[in-house]
Amino acid sequence: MPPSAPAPHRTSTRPGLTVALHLDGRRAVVVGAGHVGVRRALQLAEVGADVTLVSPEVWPRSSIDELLSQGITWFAREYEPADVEGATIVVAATGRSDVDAAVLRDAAAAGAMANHVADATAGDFSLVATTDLGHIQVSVSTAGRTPALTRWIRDRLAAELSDGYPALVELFAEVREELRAAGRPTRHRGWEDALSGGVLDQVRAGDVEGARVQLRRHLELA
Ligand SMILES: C[C@@]1(CC(=O)O)c2cc3[nH]c(cc4nc(cc5[nH]c(cc(n2)[C@H]1CCC(=O)O)[C@@](C)(CC(=O)O)[C@@H]5CCC(=O)O)C(CC(=O)O)=C4CCC(=O)O)c(CCC(=O)O)c3CC(=O)O
Ligand SMILES: NC(=O)C1=CN([C@@H]2O[C@H](COP(=O)(O)OP(=O)(O)OC[C@H]3O[C@@H](n4cnc5c(N)ncnc54)[C@H](O)[C@@H]3O)[C@@H](O)[C@H]2O)C=CC1
Repeated sequence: MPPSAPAPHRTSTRPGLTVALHLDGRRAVVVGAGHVGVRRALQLAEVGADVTLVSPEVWPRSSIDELLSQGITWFAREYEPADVEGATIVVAATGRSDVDAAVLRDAAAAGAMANHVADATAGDFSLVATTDLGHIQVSVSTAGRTPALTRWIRDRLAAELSDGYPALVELFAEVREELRAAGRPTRHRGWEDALSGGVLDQVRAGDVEGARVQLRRHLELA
């Protein structure tokens, strides 16, 4: 292959391992600031990463204020290989295959994990659709095959789970602490028995105390 046509970084069609990355204070570099690059920069800033955006233009222009207010640094110029130095996470979002391939190659050389927003089979990770319902985080992926369906499935699951499950997480977590404080193992069939026995319906009906009584009984705490 001639040097002017950089080789693709890698090709993987495996679904990949879904994780929750803790990026507080980590350097993240997003290259390209169209609506996808802007979204990635904001997603990374939201989880506490130290985000630098490299792009001659930002689109839409109206997002500049939000980017700056989130502490994101914008370099209004074209990408240079040194931009990825010291990065933990790199995002290639220029829509220009030659530039995106160079960004991925440089990220690999710098030991950073890279995301290619236009190709789920390139780079080290892809984004999943997520929703945060209190302490329940739901992540959906179709491994890049149909983002529109990914988003729709996420919205349906979120609507279903928003009814009762956040309160159930709080209740179960509290009772789990009670088991621990009593020096008891937390592995117990009572969790499933309580769920089959209707604790979700009780919480949905507003009877959290009734659900607590039932759960504690199934776990032999009462
Ligand atoms: C590989 C990946 C990128 C990555 O890994 O970074 C990727 C790639 C591409 N997306 C495209 C299009 C669309 N993407 C969305 C939306 C989202 N896309 C997201 C993830 C991913 N998209 C990764 C795989 C995820 C998976 O497994 O499905 C979500 C879930 C998360 C996020 O990006 O934040 C976010 C929902 C955000 C939310 O609601 O929370 C919509 C719908 C909409 O915007 O309403 C459309 C139009 C409808 C359609 O195409 O289905 C195109 C074609 C572009 C073109 O042709 O111009 C490509 C490239 C290609 O396929 O070639
Ligand atoms: N992941 C997803 O959800 C989606 C991904 N896509 C894909 O994402 C890519 C980007 O889409 P958009 O944001 O709509 O593109 P866009 O064309 O609006 O934005 C690209 C940005 O990259 C910048 N850029 C161009 N050359 C550059 C260089 N050498 N150095 C630094 N920055 C440079 C441009 O100034 C522009 O701001 C496309 O390949 C598209 O197929 C599109 C829609 C959704």
